[in-house]
Amino acid sequence: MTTMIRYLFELLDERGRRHLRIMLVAQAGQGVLQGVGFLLVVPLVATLTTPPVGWGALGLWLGAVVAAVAAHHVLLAWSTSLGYVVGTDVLTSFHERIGNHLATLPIGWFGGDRTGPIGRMLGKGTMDVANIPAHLLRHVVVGLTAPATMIVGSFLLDWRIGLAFAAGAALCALALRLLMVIVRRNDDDYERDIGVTASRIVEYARQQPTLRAYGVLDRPEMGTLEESLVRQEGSQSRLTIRGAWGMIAFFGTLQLVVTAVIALTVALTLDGTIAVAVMIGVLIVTLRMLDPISQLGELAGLVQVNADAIGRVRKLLAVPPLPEPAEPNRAEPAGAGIELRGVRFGYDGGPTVIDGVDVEIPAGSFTAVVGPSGSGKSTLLKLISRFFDVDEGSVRIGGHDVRELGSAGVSRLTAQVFQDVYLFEGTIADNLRMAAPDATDADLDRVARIARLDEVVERLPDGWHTRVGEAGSTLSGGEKQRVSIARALLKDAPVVLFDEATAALDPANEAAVAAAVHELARDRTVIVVAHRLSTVVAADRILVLDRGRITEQGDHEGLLTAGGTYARFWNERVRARGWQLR
Ligand SMILES: Nc1ncnc2c1ncn2[C@@H]1O[C@H](COP(=O)(O)OP(=O)(O)OP(=O)(O)O)[C@@H](O)[C@H]1O
Repeated sequence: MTTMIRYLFELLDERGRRHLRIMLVAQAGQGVLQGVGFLLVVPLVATLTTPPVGWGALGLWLGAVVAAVAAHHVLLAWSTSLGYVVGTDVLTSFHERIGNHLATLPIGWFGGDRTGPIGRMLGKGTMDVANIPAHLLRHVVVGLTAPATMIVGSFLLDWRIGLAFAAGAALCALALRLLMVIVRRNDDDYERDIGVTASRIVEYARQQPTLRAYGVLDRPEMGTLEESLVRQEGSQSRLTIRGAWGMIAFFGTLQLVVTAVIALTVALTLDGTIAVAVMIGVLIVTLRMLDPISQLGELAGLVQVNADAIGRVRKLLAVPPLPEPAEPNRAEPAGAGIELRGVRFGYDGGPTVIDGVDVEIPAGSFTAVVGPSGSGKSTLLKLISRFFDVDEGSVRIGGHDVRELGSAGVSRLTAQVFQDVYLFEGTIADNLRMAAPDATDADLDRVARIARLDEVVERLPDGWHTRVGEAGSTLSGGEKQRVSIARALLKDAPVVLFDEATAALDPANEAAVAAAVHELARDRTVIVVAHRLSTVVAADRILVLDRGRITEQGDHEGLLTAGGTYARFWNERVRARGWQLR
């Protein structure tokens, strides 16, 4: 409980922290007043049941009870409205902090099954956290402070009853702790499974064509969605059943404690140790104390689930960002030459994918990278783009290490056209203007002509204003690539990194790509992961990559004459193309 409050303080901004502090004080005051109000019932009952009734004293106690109840309600109203304010602070602050943090993480972190859990954290997760100050904290703070006040007060009535209350409270606290541990353990599993299911649902929707093509829609053993749904169902029922056992243990303990306190009070009254009036008061206090404690027990599971949500947000915020230089603008790149020195890299500390690459790519040159599938060609481009930091060695652009340039500096210097073209929901024009927000319509038309996007735009009924759908779903692969090329042209960066699509394009798209590469190569440093023979031949220099190492480099003629891997690769491709044409 205290950990949850500490996390809230940690994650809120100064304004939110101030609101939270005031709210906690108001709630604690509310709990104390509730406890005092119940305790005041004891002298009130004693005055009423001890003849002759002292009307002055009765009025005094009655006035004190009414004052305590009224003050309690004022604090209740105040702390409830503050709860909503802090809840809103949490939502704003968390969305901003999570969004800002996500923008600093290495691109590689977003792979795997992360999309589902992130989506859930930003949606339900932050709502759960906002729910803590808005609805739950009040019950928790009052559920602790009201009984605590009554326990302290009961020592004033009789020390034996005070001790019985204190021992009972300790037992109830243990049972509550047990309940929360059970919920936390099972909630972790449930959240993990529900996050994976969310990712699988997105995948299921996106991969409909593949699933249908292979006829596996009705074969649950092939669908990982089915598997994750079953796993989620299992963890959900474990959470519910084990949580229910925890509740039974808690409420059982509470009933036992109450019975023991009542039995003790009656016994003490029967042997004349305490007055009947005190006994009546204690019984009233005991029964009243049940209310806040029961509420605490009922909400404990929910409190734990929401506290787990804060834990997950904290864990996300603790993922180390890609280090950025303190003064990113100090590194002034001299030209657009690229240099890789002793570069080694493996994804997530896994097997080495780039294994000691040393290469210098002069500014304004056109370099083609070729090599077998999985040899690390795309990874090389991603390291130059600083999507990941190298494990060893350095990548330099214009004489500066990309880590000195910082992500923003590298982004200014480079434009990428990668295989997995991502277009945002919006119009074609919006997608291009991402690269240059101030581009005029004439600029758009110019790059569209070069990338042969103009033919696509003319064909579409809404032209530039055609919406491309989520992830560009309404455009064909070739069309998306043309948008991506036009976007790179519009950015007008001195370095262009181009990963040609492995999939065969139709002749129109093939010609568009060739023309665009030719245009991009003018006055720029261009590195192309080349799959087309025409691109390879056009390059000033070819790098042959094999298992993460550059095994050969030179121009087309030189490499053919050398008769190594490249010559073999070339002959095979030419033979394959000849065969295809025939
Ligand atoms: N995000 C990733 N996480 C883990 N491993 C990865 C990741 N991306 C690529 N790899 C692995 O790194 C190796 C090199 O992949 P890369 O995509 O760079 O090869 P490539 O030469 O471009 O292949 P292709 O020509 O088939 O596109 C492969 O073994 C691949 O499985």
